[in-house]
Amino acid sequence: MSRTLLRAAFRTQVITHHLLNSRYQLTHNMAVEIGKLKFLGQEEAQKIDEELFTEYAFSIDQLMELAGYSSAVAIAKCYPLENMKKDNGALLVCCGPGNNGGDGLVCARHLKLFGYKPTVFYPKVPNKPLFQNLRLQCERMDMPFLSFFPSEAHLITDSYNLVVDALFGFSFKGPVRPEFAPILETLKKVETPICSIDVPSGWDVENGDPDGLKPELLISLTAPKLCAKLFDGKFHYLGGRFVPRSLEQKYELNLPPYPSSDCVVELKQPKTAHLDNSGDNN
Ligand SMILES: NC(=O)C1=CN([C@@H]2O[C@H](COP(=O)(O)OP(=O)(O)OC[C@H]3O[C@@H](n4cnc5c(N)ncnc54)[C@H](OP(=O)(O)O)[C@@H]3O)[C@@H](O)[C@H]2O)[C@@H](O)CC1
Ligand SMILES: [K+]
Repeated sequence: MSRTLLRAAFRTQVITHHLLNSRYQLTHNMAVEIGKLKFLGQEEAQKIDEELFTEYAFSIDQLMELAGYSSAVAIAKCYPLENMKKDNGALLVCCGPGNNGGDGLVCARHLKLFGYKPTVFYPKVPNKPLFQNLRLQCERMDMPFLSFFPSEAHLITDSYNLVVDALFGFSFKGPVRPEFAPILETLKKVETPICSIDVPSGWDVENGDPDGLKPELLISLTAPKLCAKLFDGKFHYLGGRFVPRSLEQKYELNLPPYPSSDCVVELKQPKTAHLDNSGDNN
């Protein structure tokens, strides 16, 4: 090919790439009404998760790191270290046996780097390198691990400024099994604020649980799950800023724009008194 033809081909490529990128920026700079944000059913959340790993070739470690990091950032925004009275920022991070628990371990690691003092409760460690490594990272960063969960809620209330709930996420199917039931029962009585990652643990992912945990902060990842319509705590954040535009469009997620380079955005969705399972928030 002659030099002129090569130059022309290169310019065409550059122009096409600029067009692709500007379409991307336009979408993200447009103000999307929070009221249009899609709330996901359990199956849809699992399908999107699966597609991120297959079609979009992400690894679980990558997305978990971003999910856990966003959770830590949202917590730090809502509960600044300097306002914490107990033991200079003592927190309890409760981690479950699935990926939600992995998010919790990543979140604990970042909170430690932000200057908080997380203690981890991780009663059921899966036999997979991902989780073993995440646990080891926390241990090597001098994070204490609770060997048992106290049944007296006041012990937790007195010792920690916050509890991070990373027990169950969008794959939870109730009722909670006996090994985790006493933990959730105790957490319901704890008076320090609870921050739930993705789903308040023990809630039905679509229908919630009126008698369940009452978190003060919910950090929805990728997009809120249907049960988040029933969340009436103080703060609701969206995190997991890793969704490619084509996936967002395919599932009509209508994600709100994230501010500048932030990894989380606060959601101020209108409160709805009832649940319709259509995914519309109107
Ligand atoms: N795309 C995204 O947004 C990303 C999402 N990410 C995160 O992944 C989370 C989803 O993770 P997940 O699919 O691993 O399941 P999760 O909800 O942690 O729990 C499953 C575990 O709980 C157990 N279990 C279930 N029911 C139970 C019961 N009744 N009583 C007791 N146990 C029960 C179940 O046990 P099993 O039934 O398998 O024996 C299994 O061990 C999602 O919410 C988000 O936080 C990020 O990491 C990456 C990007
Ligand atoms: K959770």
